[in-house]
Amino acid sequence: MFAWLRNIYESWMDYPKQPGDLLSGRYCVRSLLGMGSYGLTYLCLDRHSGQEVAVKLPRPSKRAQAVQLLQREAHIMRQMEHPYIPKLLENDKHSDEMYMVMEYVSGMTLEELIFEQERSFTEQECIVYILELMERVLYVHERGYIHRDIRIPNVIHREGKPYLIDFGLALAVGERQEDVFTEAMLEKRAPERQDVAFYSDLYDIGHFMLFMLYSSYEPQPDQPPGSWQEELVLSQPVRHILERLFQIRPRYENSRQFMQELEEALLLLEVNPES
Ligand SMILES: Nc1ncnc2c1ncn2[C@@H]1O[C@H](COP(=O)(O)OP(=O)(O)OP(=O)(O)O)[C@@H](O)[C@H]1O
Repeated sequence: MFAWLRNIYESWMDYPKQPGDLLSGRYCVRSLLGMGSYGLTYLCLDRHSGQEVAVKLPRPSKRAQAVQLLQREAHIMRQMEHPYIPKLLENDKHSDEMYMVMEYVSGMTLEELIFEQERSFTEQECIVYILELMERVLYVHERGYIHRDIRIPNVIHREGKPYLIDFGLALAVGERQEDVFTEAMLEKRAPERQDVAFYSDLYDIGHFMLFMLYSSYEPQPDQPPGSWQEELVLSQPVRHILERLFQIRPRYENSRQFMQELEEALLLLEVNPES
Protein backbone atom coordinates (compact mmCIF):
# COMPACT_ATOMS: atom_id res chain seq x y z
CA MET A 1 0.00 0.00 0.00
CA PHE A 2 1.23 3.56 -0.68
CA ALA A 3 2.73 5.11 2.46
CA TRP A 4 0.38 8.12 2.35
CA LEU A 5 -2.67 5.90 1.95
CA ARG A 6 -1.53 3.77 4.88
CA ASN A 7 -1.04 6.93 7.02
CA ILE A 8 -4.57 8.11 6.25
CA TYR A 9 -5.97 4.69 7.02
CA GLU A 10 -4.05 4.50 10.33
CA SER A 11 -5.13 8.01 11.38
CA TRP A 12 -8.71 7.01 10.68
CA MET A 13 -8.31 3.82 12.74
CA ASP A 14 -6.67 5.70 15.64
CA TYR A 15 -9.18 8.53 15.66
CA PRO A 16 -9.43 9.37 19.39
CA LYS A 17 -12.47 8.83 21.58
CA GLN A 18 -14.45 11.98 22.32
CA PRO A 19 -15.32 13.69 25.63
CA GLY A 20 -18.33 11.93 27.10
CA ASP A 21 -17.50 8.53 25.51
CA LEU A 22 -17.65 5.70 28.00
CA LEU A 23 -14.81 3.16 28.21
CA SER A 24 -15.58 -0.27 29.56
CA GLY A 25 -18.94 1.04 30.81
CA ARG A 26 -17.15 2.90 33.61
CA TYR A 27 -14.56 5.48 32.54
CA CYS A 28 -16.03 8.64 31.07
CA VAL A 29 -13.56 10.38 28.70
CA ARG A 30 -12.77 14.00 29.58
CA SER A 31 -9.87 14.66 27.21
CA LEU A 32 -7.05 13.06 25.27
CA LEU A 33 -3.81 13.42 27.23
CA GLY A 34 -1.62 12.23 24.40
CA MET A 35 -1.01 9.82 21.57
CA GLY A 36 2.17 7.78 21.96
CA SER A 37 3.85 5.35 19.60
CA TYR A 38 1.52 2.48 20.51
CA GLY A 39 -1.12 3.90 22.86
CA LEU A 40 -3.65 6.66 23.39
CA THR A 41 -3.99 8.02 26.91
CA TYR A 42 -7.15 9.72 28.15
CA LEU A 43 -8.06 11.65 31.24
CA CYS A 44 -11.29 10.01 32.43
CA LEU A 45 -13.70 10.20 35.29
CA ASP A 46 -14.17 6.84 37.01
CA ARG A 47 -17.92 6.60 37.56
CA HIS A 48 -17.46 4.04 40.36
CA SER A 49 -15.00 5.97 42.51
CA GLY A 50 -15.66 9.53 41.30
CA GLN A 51 -11.85 9.91 40.84
CA GLU A 52 -9.98 11.22 37.83
CA VAL A 53 -7.87 8.47 36.25
CA ALA A 54 -5.57 8.09 33.24
CA VAL A 55 -6.68 5.32 30.87
CA LYS A 56 -4.33 4.04 28.19
CA LEU A 57 -5.65 2.08 25.21
CA PRO A 58 -3.58 0.44 22.46
CA ARG A 59 -3.62 2.15 19.07
CA PRO A 60 -5.93 0.04 16.90
CA SER A 61 -3.65 0.53 13.87
CA LYS A 62 -0.74 -1.15 15.70
CA ARG A 63 -2.83 -4.25 16.39
CA ALA A 64 -1.50 -7.18 18.46
CA GLN A 65 1.92 -5.60 19.00
CA ALA A 66 0.40 -2.56 20.73
CA VAL A 67 -1.64 -4.85 23.00
CA GLN A 68 1.49 -6.81 23.85
CA LEU A 69 3.46 -3.67 24.68
CA LEU A 70 0.64 -2.31 26.81
CA GLN A 71 0.53 -5.60 28.69
CA ARG A 72 4.24 -5.37 29.32
CA GLU A 73 3.83 -1.81 30.61
CA ALA A 74 0.98 -2.91 32.89
CA HIS A 75 3.06 -5.83 34.17
CA ILE A 76 5.87 -3.46 35.19
CA MET A 77 3.55 -0.83 36.67
CA ARG A 78 1.85 -3.47 38.80
CA GLN A 79 5.16 -3.93 40.62
CA MET A 80 5.62 -0.24 41.37
CA GLU A 81 4.28 0.72 44.76
CA HIS A 82 5.65 4.13 45.40
CA PRO A 83 3.85 7.30 46.49
CA TYR A 84 5.42 9.28 43.63
CA ILE A 85 4.77 6.77 40.84
CA PRO A 86 1.17 6.44 39.62
CA LYS A 87 -0.46 3.20 40.73
CA LEU A 88 -1.92 0.75 38.28
CA LEU A 89 -5.59 0.59 39.24
CA GLU A 90 -6.92 -1.88 36.72
CA ASN A 91 -5.97 -3.60 33.52
CA ASP A 92 -8.14 -5.94 31.57
CA LYS A 93 -6.18 -8.36 29.47
CA HIS A 94 -9.01 -10.73 28.64
CA SER A 95 -11.50 -8.65 26.73
CA ASP A 96 -10.91 -7.46 23.15
CA GLU A 97 -10.64 -3.92 24.51
CA MET A 98 -7.36 -4.16 26.40
CA TYR A 99 -6.82 -1.07 28.53
CA MET A 100 -4.78 0.12 31.48
CA VAL A 101 -6.11 2.40 34.21
CA MET A 102 -3.68 4.41 36.33
CA GLU A 103 -3.82 7.10 38.96
CA TYR A 104 -3.92 10.45 37.22
CA VAL A 105 -1.11 12.81 38.24
CA SER A 106 -2.21 16.38 37.68
CA GLY A 107 0.54 18.95 37.66
CA MET A 108 3.08 20.63 35.44
CA THR A 109 6.14 19.51 33.59
CA LEU A 110 9.44 21.31 34.17
CA GLU A 111 9.04 22.86 30.74
CA GLU A 112 5.78 24.51 31.81
CA LEU A 113 7.28 25.51 35.11
CA ILE A 114 10.29 27.19 33.48
CA PHE A 115 8.69 28.74 30.39
CA GLU A 116 5.19 29.54 31.64
CA GLN A 117 5.84 30.24 35.32
CA GLU A 118 9.35 31.62 34.68
CA ARG A 119 10.87 29.47 37.38
CA SER A 120 14.65 29.17 37.42
CA PHE A 121 16.89 26.83 39.39
CA THR A 122 20.22 27.44 41.08
CA GLU A 123 22.72 24.59 41.27
CA GLN A 124 21.61 23.85 44.83
CA GLU A 125 17.92 23.79 43.95
CA CYS A 126 18.69 21.59 40.98
CA ILE A 127 20.58 19.07 43.15
CA VAL A 128 17.79 18.95 45.74
CA TYR A 129 15.23 18.30 42.99
CA ILE A 130 17.35 15.67 41.25
CA LEU A 131 17.95 13.89 44.57
CA GLU A 132 14.16 13.63 44.97
CA LEU A 133 13.71 12.39 41.44
CA MET A 134 16.56 9.91 41.90
CA GLU A 135 14.81 8.47 44.93
CA ARG A 136 12.04 7.31 42.50
CA VAL A 137 14.57 6.18 39.89
CA LEU A 138 16.54 4.23 42.51
CA TYR A 139 13.31 2.50 43.55
CA VAL A 140 12.76 1.41 39.93
CA HIS A 141 16.38 0.25 39.59
CA GLU A 142 16.29 -1.70 42.84
CA ARG A 143 13.25 -3.58 41.51
CA GLY A 144 15.40 -4.63 38.57
CA TYR A 145 14.00 -2.27 35.93
CA ILE A 146 15.36 0.52 33.77
CA HIS A 147 12.87 3.28 32.93
CA ARG A 148 14.56 4.31 29.64
CA ASP A 149 12.44 7.38 29.08
CA ILE A 150 13.29 9.89 31.83
CA ARG A 151 12.43 12.96 29.83
CA ILE A 152 10.81 16.28 30.71
CA PRO A 153 7.24 15.17 29.76
CA ASN A 154 7.54 12.07 31.94
CA VAL A 155 8.23 13.86 35.20
CA ILE A 156 5.23 15.70 36.61
CA HIS A 157 5.76 18.39 39.18
CA ARG A 158 2.99 18.51 41.78
CA GLU A 159 3.12 20.50 45.01
CA GLY A 160 6.88 20.84 44.68
CA LYS A 161 7.47 17.10 44.20
CA PRO A 162 8.52 15.19 41.09
CA TYR A 163 6.33 12.22 40.05
CA LEU A 164 7.78 9.68 37.63
CA ILE A 165 5.32 8.44 34.98
CA ASP A 166 5.26 6.45 31.72
CA PHE A 167 6.78 2.99 31.89
CA GLY A 168 6.05 2.38 28.21
CA LEU A 169 9.69 1.77 27.33
CA ALA A 170 10.84 0.24 30.65
CA LEU A 171 12.59 -3.13 30.59
CA ALA A 172 14.14 -5.48 33.12
CA VAL A 173 17.92 -4.94 33.45
CA GLY A 174 19.71 -6.53 30.49
CA GLU A 175 16.45 -7.57 28.78
CA ARG A 176 16.26 -7.11 25.02
CA GLN A 177 13.03 -6.18 23.39
CA GLU A 178 12.78 -6.62 19.68
CA ASP A 179 9.79 -4.86 18.26
CA VAL A 180 9.45 -2.29 15.54
CA PHE A 181 8.76 0.59 17.95
CA THR A 182 11.76 -0.12 20.15
CA GLU A 183 14.05 -0.70 17.17
CA ALA A 184 13.00 2.59 15.56
CA MET A 185 13.45 4.43 18.85
CA LEU A 186 16.87 2.84 19.53
CA GLU A 187 18.21 4.00 16.18
CA LYS A 188 17.67 7.60 17.26
CA ARG A 189 19.29 7.19 20.67
CA ALA A 190 22.78 8.26 21.67
CA PRO A 191 25.00 5.16 22.04
CA GLU A 192 25.47 6.01 25.76
CA ARG A 193 21.78 5.35 26.44
CA GLN A 194 21.13 2.31 24.30
CA ASP A 195 22.01 -0.39 26.86
CA VAL A 196 19.28 -1.58 29.21
CA ALA A 197 21.40 -0.54 32.19
CA PHE A 198 21.15 1.98 35.04
CA TYR A 199 23.73 4.26 33.38
CA SER A 200 21.36 4.83 30.44
CA ASP A 201 18.81 6.29 32.86
CA LEU A 202 21.59 8.35 34.46
CA TYR A 203 22.50 9.72 31.04
CA ASP A 204 18.88 10.94 30.75
CA ILE A 205 19.13 12.43 34.22
CA GLY A 206 22.19 14.36 32.98
CA HIS A 207 20.03 15.98 30.30
CA PHE A 208 17.34 16.64 32.87
CA MET A 209 19.90 18.45 35.05
CA LEU A 210 21.15 20.50 32.12
CA PHE A 211 17.60 21.57 31.30
CA MET A 212 17.17 22.78 34.88
CA LEU A 213 20.55 24.53 34.99
CA TYR A 214 19.91 26.33 31.70
CA SER A 215 16.88 27.97 33.35
CA SER A 216 19.38 30.37 35.06
CA TYR A 217 21.47 30.92 31.94
CA GLU A 218 21.50 34.37 30.42
CA PRO A 219 23.35 34.58 27.10
CA GLN A 220 25.50 37.65 26.52
CA PRO A 221 24.67 39.77 23.47
CA ASP A 222 26.48 38.51 20.34
CA GLN A 223 27.69 35.42 22.15
CA PRO A 224 28.00 32.54 19.66
CA PRO A 225 26.28 29.29 20.70
CA GLY A 226 28.58 26.89 22.52
CA SER A 227 28.53 23.60 24.38
CA TRP A 228 27.08 23.39 27.92
CA GLN A 229 30.65 23.34 29.26
CA GLU A 230 31.28 26.69 27.56
CA GLU A 231 27.94 28.32 28.29
CA LEU A 232 27.09 27.36 31.87
CA VAL A 233 28.96 28.72 34.86
CA LEU A 234 29.10 25.66 37.07
CA SER A 235 30.84 24.71 40.28
CA GLN A 236 33.58 22.12 39.89
CA PRO A 237 31.60 19.28 41.61
CA VAL A 238 28.50 19.80 39.44
CA ARG A 239 30.58 19.89 36.26
CA HIS A 240 32.33 16.69 37.36
CA ILE A 241 28.98 14.99 38.07
CA LEU A 242 27.59 15.94 34.65
CA GLU A 243 30.72 14.62 32.94
CA ARG A 244 30.27 11.27 34.69
CA LEU A 245 26.57 11.14 33.78
CA PHE A 246 27.44 11.81 30.13
CA GLN A 247 30.24 9.24 30.34
CA ILE A 248 32.92 11.78 29.41
CA ARG A 249 34.56 10.64 32.66
CA PRO A 250 34.23 7.10 34.09
CA ARG A 251 30.53 6.46 34.60
CA TYR A 252 28.94 5.73 37.98
CA GLU A 253 28.96 2.16 39.26
CA ASN A 254 25.35 2.44 40.37
CA SER A 255 22.63 4.98 41.14
CA ARG A 256 23.50 5.13 44.84
CA GLN A 257 27.05 6.22 44.06
CA PHE A 258 25.66 9.05 41.92
CA MET A 259 23.30 10.13 44.70
CA GLN A 260 26.14 10.12 47.18
CA GLU A 261 28.17 12.46 44.94
CA LEU A 262 25.12 14.71 44.61
CA GLU A 263 24.81 14.91 48.39
CA GLU A 264 28.52 15.70 48.75
CA ALA A 265 28.25 18.42 46.10
CA LEU A 266 25.27 19.91 47.92
CA LEU A 267 27.19 20.00 51.19
CA LEU A 268 30.14 21.70 49.49
CA LEU A 269 27.87 24.30 47.91
CA GLU A 270 26.21 25.00 51.25
CA VAL A 271 29.56 25.45 53.00
CA ASN A 272 31.23 27.32 50.15
CA PRO A 273 28.84 28.73 47.52
CA GLU A 274 31.88 29.85 45.42
CA SER A 275 33.31 26.31 45.05
N1 LIG B 1 -0.68 8.65 35.00
C1 LIG B 1 -0.66 9.79 34.28
N2 LIG B 1 -1.03 10.95 34.83
C2 LIG B 1 -1.01 12.10 34.11
N3 LIG B 1 -0.64 12.17 32.82
C3 LIG B 1 -0.27 11.03 32.22
C4 LIG B 1 -0.26 9.79 32.91
N4 LIG B 1 0.17 8.83 32.04
C5 LIG B 1 0.42 9.45 30.86
N5 LIG B 1 0.15 10.76 30.97
C6 LIG B 1 0.27 11.78 29.89
O1 LIG B 1 -0.31 11.25 28.71
C7 LIG B 1 0.46 11.59 27.59
C8 LIG B 1 0.58 10.37 26.70
O2 LIG B 1 1.32 9.38 27.36
P1 LIG B 1 1.70 8.02 26.64
O3 LIG B 1 2.41 7.18 27.63
O4 LIG B 1 0.50 7.46 26.00
O5 LIG B 1 2.60 8.43 25.42
P2 LIG B 1 3.94 9.23 25.22
O6 LIG B 1 4.76 9.23 26.46
O7 LIG B 1 3.54 10.57 24.69
O8 LIG B 1 4.64 8.42 24.07
P3 LIG B 1 5.40 7.00 24.10
O9 LIG B 1 4.52 6.01 24.78
O10 LIG B 1 5.61 6.72 22.65
O11 LIG B 1 6.67 7.27 24.85
C9 LIG B 1 1.79 12.11 28.08
O12 LIG B 1 1.91 13.45 27.70
C10 LIG B 1 1.74 12.03 29.58
O13 LIG B 1 2.13 13.26 30.15
